[in-house]
Amino acid sequence: MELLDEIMLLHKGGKLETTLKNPIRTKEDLSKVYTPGVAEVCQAIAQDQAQAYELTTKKNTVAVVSDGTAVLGLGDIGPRAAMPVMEGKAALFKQFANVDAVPICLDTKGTEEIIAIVKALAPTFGGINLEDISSPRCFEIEKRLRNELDIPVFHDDQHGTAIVVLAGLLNALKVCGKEIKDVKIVVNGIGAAGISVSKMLLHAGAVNLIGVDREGALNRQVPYSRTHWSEYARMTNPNLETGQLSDVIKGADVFIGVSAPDVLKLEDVLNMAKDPIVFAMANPTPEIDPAIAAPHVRVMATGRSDYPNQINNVLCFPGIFRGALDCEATDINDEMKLAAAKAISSVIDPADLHETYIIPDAFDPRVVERIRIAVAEAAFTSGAARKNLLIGANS
Ligand SMILES: NC(=O)C1=CN([C@@H]2O[C@H](COP(=O)(O)OP(=O)(O)OC[C@H]3O[C@@H](n4cnc5c(N)ncnc54)[C@H](O)[C@@H]3O)[C@@H](O)[C@H]2O)C=CC1
Ligand SMILES: CC(=O)C(=O)O
Ligand SMILES: [Mg+2]
Repeated sequence: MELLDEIMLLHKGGKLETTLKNPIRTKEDLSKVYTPGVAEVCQAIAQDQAQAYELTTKKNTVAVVSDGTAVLGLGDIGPRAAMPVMEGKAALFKQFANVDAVPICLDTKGTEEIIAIVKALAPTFGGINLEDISSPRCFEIEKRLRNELDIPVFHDDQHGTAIVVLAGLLNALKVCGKEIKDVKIVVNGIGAAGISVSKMLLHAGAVNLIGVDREGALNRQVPYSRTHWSEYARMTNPNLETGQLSDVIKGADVFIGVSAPDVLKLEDVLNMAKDPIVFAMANPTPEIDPAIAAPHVRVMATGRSDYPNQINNVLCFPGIFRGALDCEATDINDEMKLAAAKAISSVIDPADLHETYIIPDAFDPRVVERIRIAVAEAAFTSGAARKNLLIGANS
């Protein structure tokens, strides 16, 4: 009860406020920051739109946009109830990467309406972080906004999660002496996070990867009404395995859960291959209680802050936007995502790799800095940067 009281108190009045870079103390100050002085600045931007990056908060500000439909693992709890998570994301942007972020919760689930609203908001921001928008609408919303806007649009639950999973898995496999091309991977929960995680692991060399959702293993021989599942089934499950999680988990080297609480049983873990790796990432309650699973697995990770090996997109989104904003990127593309994953795993010296240290801590200052540099470089070489961060020149 005491902890609950403390948490409620921390949220009283929200977690954010606006502060000023320069104090406004006198009439003279007022005439500079506001009318008439500000008019000169407006005119400069009206004549050269690129000046918005120099003369407004655009350069350092990201919108965190949600419709409240897939909030953590809590489901469709609506825009008001989603706000504490979005304020939290904004707080983490500031804390870890000095990015200013504005939480925006929309009272609509309409794909077209969300696209139109975000497009209308875009001039204010240097980037858009989409958060906790349920699948499959999140795919269309992100795709359209990426195509139609000239600033980065990044669905954190898809790509932030995938980047951190890849970083953690590469290190966990090293600990176990296994290679990604040889292992059997089961991904449970084929929604926003599960699809993006799977695509990234396939891209990194995974072959025997099987996706499982409520109805069991996804298999290309089954016709799905959800087109994103048909596409997914074509890319995965090369041996056409069938059945529920408890069937396909047999002999698996890796379990990745981005689904729901307590769906992985101890018996399932005991049926996995030697030296199993379990990433139980559903929030706030993982797919299996780490206290139950940890004694029986080689590497145990969750999405939570209160256990070792936190596989959570907080390791990615502050740094990837820091890099993208610093080079005034037009997009966050695949090259930048892969660079971010490699940057995160590189923070851990191979000599320090250990079962309970496969992923750096969110508070490790090297994380954001390494991602920033790697992402800005990848943006420049792939043509997504307006500025070359390393020499400060226009591209
Ligand atoms: N640790 C991390 O960094 C992250 C964790 N997550 C967690 O992953 C979960 C899913 O998030 P999203 O992909 O954004 O949601 P989503 O709503 O897009 O997808 C969830 C998927 O899980 C499936 N599912 C639900 N119950 C299931 C069960 N018992 N067995 C198999 N599949 C089941 C749903 O049918 C759906 O396809 C949430 O718990 C979320 O907190 C998501 C993003 C990041
Ligand atoms: C961590 C996160 O973004 C989620 O659970 O939705
Ligand atoms: Mg999320």
